[in-house]
Amino acid sequence: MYSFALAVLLILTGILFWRWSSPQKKLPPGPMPLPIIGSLHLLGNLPHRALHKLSQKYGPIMSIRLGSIQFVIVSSPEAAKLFLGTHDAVFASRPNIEAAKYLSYGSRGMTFSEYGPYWRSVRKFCTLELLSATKINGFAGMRREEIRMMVEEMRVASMRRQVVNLSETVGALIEGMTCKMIFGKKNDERFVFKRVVDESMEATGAFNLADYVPMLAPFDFQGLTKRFKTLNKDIDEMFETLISEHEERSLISSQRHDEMDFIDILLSLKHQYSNTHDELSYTIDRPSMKAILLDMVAGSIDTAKTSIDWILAALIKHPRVMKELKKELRTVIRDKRVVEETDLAKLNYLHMVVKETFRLYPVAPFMIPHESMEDIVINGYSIPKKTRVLVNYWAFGRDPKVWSENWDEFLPERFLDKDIEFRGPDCQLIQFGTGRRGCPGMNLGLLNIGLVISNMVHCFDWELPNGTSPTDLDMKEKFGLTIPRVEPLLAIPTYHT
Ligand code: HEM
Repeated sequence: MYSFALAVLLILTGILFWRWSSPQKKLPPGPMPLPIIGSLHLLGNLPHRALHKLSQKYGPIMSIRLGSIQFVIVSSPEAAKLFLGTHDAVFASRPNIEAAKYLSYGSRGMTFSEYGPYWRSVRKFCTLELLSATKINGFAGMRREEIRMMVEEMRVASMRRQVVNLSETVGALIEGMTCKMIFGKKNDERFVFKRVVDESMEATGAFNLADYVPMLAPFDFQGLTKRFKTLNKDIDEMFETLISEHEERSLISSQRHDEMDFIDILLSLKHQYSNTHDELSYTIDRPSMKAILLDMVAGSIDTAKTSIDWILAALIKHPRVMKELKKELRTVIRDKRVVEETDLAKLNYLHMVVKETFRLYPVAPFMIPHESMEDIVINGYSIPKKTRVLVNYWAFGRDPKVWSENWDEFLPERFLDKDIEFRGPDCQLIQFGTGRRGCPGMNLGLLNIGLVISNMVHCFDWELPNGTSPTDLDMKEKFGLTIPRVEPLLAIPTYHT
């Protein structure tokens, strides 16, 4: 008995001595945390702004403890280059967050799964089979038809001098195009698709205490776990019905590859991969399939509709830029009624408008959190394994060292003759992330955005209701997974005859 107690005492003394004598690890600078809550009290309602302000005091690589979790906040392109470029392999994992546990079938989608063979095979599968250029081009006819119907709806509104809720119209258009691509149909009145998707995005973006103080998770003080479980049930029922219908249909008739929606592809490849690729066989079981479908829905809708809303608002607020874009469209499109996908590559000014909007009004303020997989020293700072990394992309566009003193002006011409691309090596414009976890849907996202904006601008003039001056258009944002404008965008269209 005595010898056991002595052994325990010796071990404890050894641990204490080792901890005391080991050199202090130097974390990046940051605010002093309070007990239990860490620095949560500093975040406020708009954490991207609060963290930007703190980074101006502590630097672009800042350490902050939120609850009991150690974070590093990356706030400049130069710092991002280190984390998402040079040391990307170390930071390519994701933390295990509560929302993913419940909504993403235990992190079985691509977005929230930890770095490793499973994530690699899901990612490879999605980029090759769902999001390849050939597959995306296969839906061009569907997109043309959806755009044509939207233009017709706006033309009728124009004849009636009707005020259009552009945020809603664009939201419905993007939802429609996404549902057709993924499920093969839209407006299925059996499902409350919009409610379920909106609520899932909102619940995932909500501040969840359990993610910061994990020991509080079982108490579910905010009722979020209960909400996640209900939402998961609704989503699961909806996906089950859709998948079963696709399975039944595939038994009756075989489909041409170019007519397949994402569920068809997942089903057809499920068998193919199970038979031929051992590594992939486990990736496309039923729960993984549903998690991948949810990734595609969540990745496509909110991002595109929020981007388009900001771009249209920025154009209406800056009539000079709107005029320049119209001029380009007239020159390139001439007397064609509708802008086609094949025209987009010729619209240089449009590309600069999109870039400038993403710089000043990012759709997503942060990348999805990354997590380090091992201890690492960066710029002399020790960053322990399992540190969460938040890249505050919102701060990048506000760095005068990168964009000069006029960073707060909306000026698409700043990209003229500059080699600044999305995912460029200097990380100035990483609205889609970069490196291993960069967005696999970037080309599809940019295509949808370009198509909607070019047609909205080419076919109509837009005027704010009640004589509101463009300069008075409110550009305040609200915080979530994406940061949409607070107010919906209302405007009156005038059709170009
Ligand atoms: C305007 C449109 C879009 C924007 C701004 C956007 C932005 C982003 C960002 C910032 C990330 C995180 C990068 C990181 O953590 O380093 C991301 C990841 C992701 N996006 Fe997108 N995205 C868009 C469109 C899409 C589309 C259309 C899809 C799919 C159909 C998609 C699917 C995904 C997925 C699955 C991931 C997770 C990748 C991984 O963890 O490996 N996104 N996106």
